[in-house]
Amino acid sequence: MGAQQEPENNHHLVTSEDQDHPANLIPSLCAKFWNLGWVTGTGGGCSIRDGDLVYIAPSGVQKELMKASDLYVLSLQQQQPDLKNRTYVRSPPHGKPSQCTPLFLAAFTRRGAGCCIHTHSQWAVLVTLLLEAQGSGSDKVFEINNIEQIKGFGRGFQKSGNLGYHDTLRIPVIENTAHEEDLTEFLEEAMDKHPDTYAVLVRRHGVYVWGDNVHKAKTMCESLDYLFQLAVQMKHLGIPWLSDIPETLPRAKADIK
Ligand SMILES: CSC[C@@H](O)[C@@H](O)C(=O)COP(=O)(O)O
Ligand SMILES: [Zn+2]
Repeated sequence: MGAQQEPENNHHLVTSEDQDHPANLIPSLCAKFWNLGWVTGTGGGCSIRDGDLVYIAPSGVQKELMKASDLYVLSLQQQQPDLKNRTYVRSPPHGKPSQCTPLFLAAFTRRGAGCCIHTHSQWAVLVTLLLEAQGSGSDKVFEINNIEQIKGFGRGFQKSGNLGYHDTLRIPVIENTAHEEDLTEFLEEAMDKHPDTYAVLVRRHGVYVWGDNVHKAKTMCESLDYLFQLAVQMKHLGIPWLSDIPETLPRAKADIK
């Protein structure tokens, strides 16, 4: 899908002294993600939506070395309704926008997300491999409960609050495709089937995680990676991901009248 450039290249959209400006945040977040093994060897990435504008990294570049001036900017309003043949209000002189663009756009348009992160974390890939080895339908959803870090997740789309300790976190898994863009219809299908999910695993590939804003997308992505790593070690030790722990926790003082 070629990037059709607007006649006027709005460089000012990626020029700011503010470290929290999306054009500065994407490179700084990707540099952090590279240290976590999330965006190794040009794989993975991150996109931010600020109102109508979506900031996108270039394709096939070392994501940890990106600069604000390398970024593409797209206006959601200016796209065709099907979001194909995308036009950009700002493009760098060379290259192409990330192949993950239609997947990021799915999170922005279907979930109103403000940020979407794609990682190639080995923990995410290993979880999909373990589910695949388990087979018989269970390989389509990763499920885990009774782990404190689950509380790092929102309850779901347009719902307030977070999951509780005893809730089960469910992350759907889709099959990988030869080209990243071809994942889009399967990601959208998974979003429809699991309306409350904030993430979708891609078999033998990685994970997409989104949130209302950068803070939420980042903390959920970190929580997930923690849980994926834990899940791999639990499997290694023969401990199941789902457990039936009764509510035996001591009640908070405020609850005791
Ligand atoms: C190591 S190549 C990985 C790509 O094919 C893809 O999976 C990816 O995550 C990044 O695509 P990109 O177009 O560079 O943003
Ligand atoms: Zn990828």
